[in-house]
Formats: sequence, structure tokens, C-alpha cells
Amino acid sequence: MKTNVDPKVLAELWEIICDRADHPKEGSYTTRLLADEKGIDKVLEKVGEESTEFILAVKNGVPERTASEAADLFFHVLVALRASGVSLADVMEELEHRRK
Ligand SMILES: N=c1c2ncn([C@@H]3O[C@H](COP(=O)(O)OP(=O)(O)OP(=O)(O)O)[C@@H](O)[C@H]3O)c2ncn1[C@@H]1O[C@H](COP(=O)(O)O)[C@@H](O)[C@H]1O
Repeated sequence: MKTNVDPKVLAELWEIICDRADHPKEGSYTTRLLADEKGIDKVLEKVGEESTEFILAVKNGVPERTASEAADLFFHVLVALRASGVSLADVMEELEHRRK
């Protein structure tokens, strides 16, 4: 299990997601998600699917699969946050407040 975390990765992913939201891009999966005719329901549907896949990966006890499914879940949660007007900074601030 790796223990050194590069916090830039999440922040940079957030920036790319915001850029796709502000400047829709041909061929972008994020753009496709945000422009779906189902609106916010599309990304929420994906959050639900990825949550289930994450749970199954944990239950099946395969660490690589769990990491991959967690990455899918993080990504879709970030897109859902952007679509609902809540920023990654808002979430980080909330976590910061809870720190003991
Ligand atoms: N981190 C991710 C990321 N994680 C997961 N996914 C996509 O999420 C999808 C999940 O797989 P599924 O099979 O469930 O979905 P699907 O069948 O492709 O799509 P649906 O029709 O079900 O919506 C895959 O298409 C993955 O490529 C991601 N797509 C993009 N990113 C990042 O987002 C950035 C912007 O990507 P684009 O928007 O594609 O330019 C990239 O730099 C990446 O770093």
C-alpha cells in the first residue's frame, strides 16, 4: 500500500473538470456527462453505478480493482459537485473543520 499522497492530483483533476464545464470539448467524456439530456440525473446515475462497483471490489478483496473503482467514483463525485455548484474547496473546507 502506497502512503505518500500527491494532493495536486485531485486539485488538477478538479481544474480539468471545471474547464470542461466552462469550455465544452469535442470527444470529452466530462463534456458528454455534463451535456446529457438527463441533466444532473446522468452523473448521479454514474455515481450510483460506480459506488456499487466500488463496494463489490472491496467485498471481493482485490486491492487494484478497489483502487480503480475508487478512482472512478472520485471522478464522478467531482463531476456531480461541479454540476451542482459546489466546489472541491467547499468539501476540503468541511473536512478541515472536522479535523481533530
Ligand atoms: N479521471 C477520469 C475518469 N475516470 C473515469 N472516467 C470515465 O468514466 C467512464 C466510466 O466507465 P463506464 O464503463 O461506467 O461508462 P461508459 O460506458 O464509458 O459511459 P456511460 O455511457 O455509461 O456514461 C469511462 O468512460 C472512463 O473513461 C474518466 N474520464 C476522465 N477522467 C479524467 O478527466 C479528464 C478529462 O477527461 P475528458 O473529459 O474525457 O477530456 C481526463 O484528463 C482524466 O484525467
